[in-house]
Amino acid sequence: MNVSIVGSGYVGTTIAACLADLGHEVVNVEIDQDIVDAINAGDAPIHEPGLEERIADHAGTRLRATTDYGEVRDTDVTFLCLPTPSTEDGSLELGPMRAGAESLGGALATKEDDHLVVVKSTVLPGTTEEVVGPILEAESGTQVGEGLELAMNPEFLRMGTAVSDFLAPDKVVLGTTSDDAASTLRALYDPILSSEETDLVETDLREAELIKYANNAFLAAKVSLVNELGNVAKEYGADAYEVLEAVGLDDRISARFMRSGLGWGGSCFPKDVDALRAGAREQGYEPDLLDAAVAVNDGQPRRLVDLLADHVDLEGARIAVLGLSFKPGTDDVRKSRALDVIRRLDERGARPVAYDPVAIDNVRERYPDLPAAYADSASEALEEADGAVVATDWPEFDDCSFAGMARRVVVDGRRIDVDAADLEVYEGLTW
Ligand SMILES: NC(=O)C1=CN([C@@H]2O[C@H](COP(=O)(O)OP(=O)(O)OC[C@H]3O[C@@H](n4cnc5c(N)ncnc54)[C@H](O)[C@@H]3O)[C@@H](O)[C@H]2O)C=CC1
Ligand SMILES: O=C(O)[C@H]1O[C@H](OP(=O)(O)OP(=O)(O)OC[C@H]2O[C@@H](n3ccc(=O)[nH]c3=O)[C@H](O)[C@@H]2O)[C@H](O)[C@@H](O)[C@@H]1O
Repeated sequence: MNVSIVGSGYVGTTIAACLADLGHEVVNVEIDQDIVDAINAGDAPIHEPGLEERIADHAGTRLRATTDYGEVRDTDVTFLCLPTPSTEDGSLELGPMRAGAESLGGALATKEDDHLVVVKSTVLPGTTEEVVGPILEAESGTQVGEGLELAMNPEFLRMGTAVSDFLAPDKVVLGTTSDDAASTLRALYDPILSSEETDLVETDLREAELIKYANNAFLAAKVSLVNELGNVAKEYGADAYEVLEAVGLDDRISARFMRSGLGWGGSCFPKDVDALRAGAREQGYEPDLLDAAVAVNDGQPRRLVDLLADHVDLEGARIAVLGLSFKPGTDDVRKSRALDVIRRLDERGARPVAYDPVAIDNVRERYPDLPAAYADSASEALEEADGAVVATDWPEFDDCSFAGMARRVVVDGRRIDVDAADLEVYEGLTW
């Protein structure tokens, strides 16, 4: 099938390379010339395991990129993989979606054959039908159902495992309003759907849109519940990891997403939970449980710093912060809990010295005013430190030597595998 993908960030680039791998002809339409050049040169514009090889294999044959929206006319289906960030108050910002839909609609105005537009971005219920559809109709001069079809197909991939998550998902959700759109998407995904491990969910647009938010809200709230239980466990002097490992044996609950600690960050959970809360309020519903999930999450960095302050006088103290990315395996630092820990340490007079194997450049670029110094290695950050906190569970921290610290006090927000025998103090946030 001939496929165009508008927006070539984490999602757009990953699915373009994977769909090319499945045998489709794919073109990425992207406004950033550097990304276009990278893909056409066979290079991955983002770091994801398995992506580089796939782009190198298919660039110039089944995969190419362009800034020219006109190229969508040579394709049968277009996926919109545009950003859906939050506004200041947490609600959904649809500017990039509107702009992309306008350009796409304009390009489709001179296409003679039918076209299917699929919203892949995470958008609140009603957006595909009430925002994207009318813009496409106005710009293309074609009505939905009369040569223009609309679908919504949310994406559940995770950063760091994006390629394998896309190619072997638990489920594919197809929100459609016509049999034609549904059968086109089933054919496109056929190699993925033929796996017994992957369920197919066929539904309407609104349900597809909400399934994505419900999925992320459930996972974020699960981690917040795990963190609250972890905080209670700590107060009782119990080990939350032992407790929750047992709880996870109940298959109604599941053992996954049971790691308590510093909480959730990243470009997705915070923005999607905020958009759903804002959307619910707009509909007249108070999302108390989601509010509480955010409050628990926001409290964890403070608890970590309080715990450290029980053992170290923070005023003037050099504190090593191990990890800056929002989770291991990525250089993404958006809404990383580590940033909050650093700001709180600074507010309490400490001197944070941070180390991360891949994310320091990103922090410097995005948060130039973050009150931290940076080290080139964990041992450099730990040298002469009066205390250390673990903010990201990078595997290399398991082998850290704390010998060079002025005081060997470590507070762990992620339960890494530390040899605590040589430490003066080792405290887990929830154990
Ligand atoms: N990053 C992730 O792990 C996941 C993200 N999502 C959702 O997918 C959507 C896209 O997310 P990401 O790929 O992470 O965003 P991103 O920010 O990495 O990529 C978006 C791309 O769109 C391009 N762009 C912006 N306006 C454009 C326009 N008018 N025309 C063409 N290109 C344009 C940008 O230059 C950028 O390269 C969001 O709704 C997000 O919530 C869903 C599942 C996973
Ligand atoms: O909508 C999205 O963009 C994506 O958001 C998340 O993926 P991602 O943000 O890449 O990362 P996760 O692995 O889900 O981790 C999110 C945060 O939760 C934290 N977490 C996760 C699991 C856990 O047990 N404990 C915990 O604190 C992680 O440290 C991290 O900060 C979802 O897992 C994906 O399914 C979804 O597609």
